[in-house]
Amino acid sequence: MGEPALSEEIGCLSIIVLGASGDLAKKKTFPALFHLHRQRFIESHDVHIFGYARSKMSDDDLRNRLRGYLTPCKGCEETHEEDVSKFLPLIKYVSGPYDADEGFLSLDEEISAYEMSKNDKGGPSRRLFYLALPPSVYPPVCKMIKKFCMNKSKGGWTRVVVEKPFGKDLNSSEALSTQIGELFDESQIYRIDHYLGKELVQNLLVLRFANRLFMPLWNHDNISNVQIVFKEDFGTEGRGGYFNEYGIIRDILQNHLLQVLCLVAMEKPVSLKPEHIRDEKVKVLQSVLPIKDDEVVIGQYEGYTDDPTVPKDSNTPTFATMVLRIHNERWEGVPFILKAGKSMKSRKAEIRVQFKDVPGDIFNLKSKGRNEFVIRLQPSEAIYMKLIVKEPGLEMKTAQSELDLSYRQRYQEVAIPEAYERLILDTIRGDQQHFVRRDELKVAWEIFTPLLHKIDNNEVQSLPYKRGSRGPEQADKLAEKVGYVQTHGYVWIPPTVSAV
Ligand SMILES: NC(=O)C1=CN([C@@H]2O[C@H](COP(=O)(O)OP(=O)(O)OC[C@H]3O[C@@H](n4cnc5c(N)ncnc54)[C@H](OP(=O)(O)O)[C@@H]3O)[C@@H](O)[C@H]2O)C=CC1
Ligand SMILES: O=C1O[C@H](COP(=O)(O)O)[C@@H](O)[C@H](O)[C@H]1O
Repeated sequence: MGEPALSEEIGCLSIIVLGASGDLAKKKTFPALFHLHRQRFIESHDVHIFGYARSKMSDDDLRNRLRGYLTPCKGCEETHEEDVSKFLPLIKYVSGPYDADEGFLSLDEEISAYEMSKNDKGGPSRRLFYLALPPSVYPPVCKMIKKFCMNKSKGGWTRVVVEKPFGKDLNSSEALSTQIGELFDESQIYRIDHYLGKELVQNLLVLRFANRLFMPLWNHDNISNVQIVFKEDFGTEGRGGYFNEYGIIRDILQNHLLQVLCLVAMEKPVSLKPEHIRDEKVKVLQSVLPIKDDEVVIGQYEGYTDDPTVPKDSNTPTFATMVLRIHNERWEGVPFILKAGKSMKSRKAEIRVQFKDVPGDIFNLKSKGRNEFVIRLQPSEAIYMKLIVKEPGLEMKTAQSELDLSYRQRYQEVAIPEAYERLILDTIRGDQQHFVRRDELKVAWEIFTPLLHKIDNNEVQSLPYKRGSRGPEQADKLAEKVGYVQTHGYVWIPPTVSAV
């Protein structure tokens, strides 16, 4: 049975991290829980955290393993040791297999014992299962949760958080969704995409729909092209086995960059209700045309196959640029250039909206570059607008400059929350706005599956590129071919942070 949206935050809360011995759990899930606890979004008197995995460990072994990953946030250095010492005792570890009754029976016993200690009068209990596990074990784990570990109290709930990748293509994803969907109602399933928890991704709705300024401009009359870019300046070190099975399109484009595209391109939702927002995302995805073969460039950095877990003849892309075209009234003719790469020259993620040239140009602006609206998701969050101004002085000369909202400067006192922190809090509050709905996931796979199958069958070849480069040069040529105009000679002078 499902549950009403935005259910009440009452009753003792058990957070169960399955795959507690793994990388994601120690780097992201437990640190996010730590920060939520430190800020008292979850409190010692009504929360308990259970780690579950196959590895044999004591409670203290797990706590000691996590300790080094619990880092202080800006301004919390002084109380950090105390914060850690209050958080770690909340964690208990249970060891067991993912596909057999005994482990989940003892997990349920532990959770129930904790609930009894809190709820002797039979109050509601909340159980949040976070699957920090490879998707291959989602079906058996979900079956075990359903069989042994569901909330047994009146008025409480059971929710399940699942990580990407949700499948490898349309069929496998649908099969996975069906298996999980037979066990849990959609309102109990939280498909996490951590890009939806990033501060500036969450800002997109506000920027677009709370500013009159953008409304008349946000369409094909004014916008020439949109780039959504993800780059990392390191390779797949240590994750070659996983990565080689998936590649950059499944790892980054099909989920993170496509979710960003939805928020950039969708129409205004009827309201901020999660279902209204997700309805609009589905609509814009349904308007994406099939990807053309000549609008894709894939690459693989040199040395990728030196990893012993990667086959020497691997065609798996570590880089991809492709053009998505949205066939609707707003976006007809505007290329959305999605680009992602590992082992690149720099690390950044940004959205770059490039405007068309000024009609009837009296300033010879072509040489100066176009207006661009840039939302830099990371690092150093910023929103800036590149525009042409008169260069100060006696001459009537034009120059590129910018309206600059750098978060580091504008919000000096604010610690920007980690994406996982925000999203886990949403799961506790029952807010599915920033989670991927099943129909959304299905269309996302429909867009990429034909191309992915061609790459898997070696019908599209990955081009080699040097580590620490911009990726294959064909990618820049593709962006240029579809209309992106690079600005040359623009130098940004960072504002100095001065006391008023
Ligand atoms: N608030 C702030 O922090 C602000 C910062 N700045 C900074 O000023 C600098 C310049 O800003 P900006 O112009 O926006 O950004 P960039 O200098 O990063 O580059 C502008 C664009 O040019 C592309 N590009 C770079 N080299 C090539 C190439 N060889 N061929 C084709 N395309 C290329 C980039 O694409 P790709 O992403 O693919 O490399 C990007 O889309 C940046 O360092 C920026 O961070 C500017 C304003 C405000
Ligand atoms: O999901 C993933 O994201 C990370 C990048 O996340 P970010 O928040 O640091 O930008 C990426 O390294 C990884 O390959 C991918 O699986």
